[in-house]
Order: sequence, then structure tokens, then C-alpha cells
Amino acid sequence: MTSPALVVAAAIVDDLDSPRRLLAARRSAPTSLAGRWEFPGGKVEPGESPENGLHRELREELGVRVELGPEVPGPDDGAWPLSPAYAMRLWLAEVTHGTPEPLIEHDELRWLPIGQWLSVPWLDADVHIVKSLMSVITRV
Ligand SMILES: Nc1nc2c([nH]c(=O)n2[C@H]2C[C@H](O)[C@@H](COP(=O)(O)OP(=O)(O)OP(=O)(O)O)O2)c(=O)[nH]1
Repeated sequence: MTSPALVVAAAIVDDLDSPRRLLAARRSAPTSLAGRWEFPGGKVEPGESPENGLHRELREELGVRVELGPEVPGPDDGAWPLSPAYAMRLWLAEVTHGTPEPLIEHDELRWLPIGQWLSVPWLDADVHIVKSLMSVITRV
């Protein structure tokens, strides 16, 4: 059995020291996922480190550079299972250059205020990750 491919993503917050707002991105493709919200990111390419892959994805998808904060570890060796095909590593992050825009793969971005982080229809696998993130955030 092949292991799941690695997806890397960012929980972009307004302030790593005192997070209040979380950036959610609405997928525009593929059709099966369109309209659902996710953490921006994507698949790591061969030969690329997870962190470098994440910086590349955020440049391509949102047009921003970020500072990575602590990783939000999942239950499978630090990764969050998404499906049989994918597992995701997630980092907190803060934008250092640029203003996020939905350049590719997304048709809307939204800064969710604290207390409303579950107010959009996240991808199924992301719902409990957002809940875990909410509990982690109080300890950041
Ligand atoms: N980026 C991202 N993908 C997620 C999340 N939750 C979740 O189930 N996924 C799934 C959706 C996709 O099936 C897979 C990641 O693929 P992707 O489409 O974002 O990757 P990519 O940007 O490299 O896409 P591509 O160029 O290969 O089309 O993981 C999430 O929060 N962020």
C-alpha cells in the first residue's frame, strides 16, 4: 500500500503572537470541492522540503510571503489524515509581504474573526482540524 501524498497548508492568522482572525480560502476547483473552504496550501513536489513547498504554494495561490509559526501537529506522525490519498501538515503563519488574493484555485478569501472560525463550510476533513486549532490557539 502506498502512503498518502503530503499536502502542506497554512493557518494564516492576523498576528502570530495574538491570533484573532484566521484566513480561509474557498476552492473553485475541482467541481467536487468547489465552494468548500480550506487552509491555503497544496502538494509538496518531489525534492522539495515541506516548508519550501508551503512557501511556494502561498506565493502561487495568494501572492504573499509569510513567516511560519509553530506547526499544528496532527495525530499521524504530526500529519492530519485527509483521505486515503492525502495527509496534511499544517503551520500557523503570518503574512509578511503582500495582501492575500485568490489568484488560483480559490474564488474567495475571508478573514474569519475569532468565534466565527467554523462559520464557513470547510472541507470535511478540515472541520475537526479547525476545532483543534481553536483549542491550540488559546495556548499560543
Ligand atoms: N490545500 C488544502 N488541501 C486540502 C485541505 N483539506 C483537504 O481535504 N485538502 C485536500 C484537497 C485536495 O484533494 C488535496 C490537496 O490538493 P490541492 O489541490 O490543494 O493541491 P495542489 O495545490 O498541489 O493542486 P494541483 O496543482 O495538484 O491541482 O487535499 C486543506 O485544508 N488545504
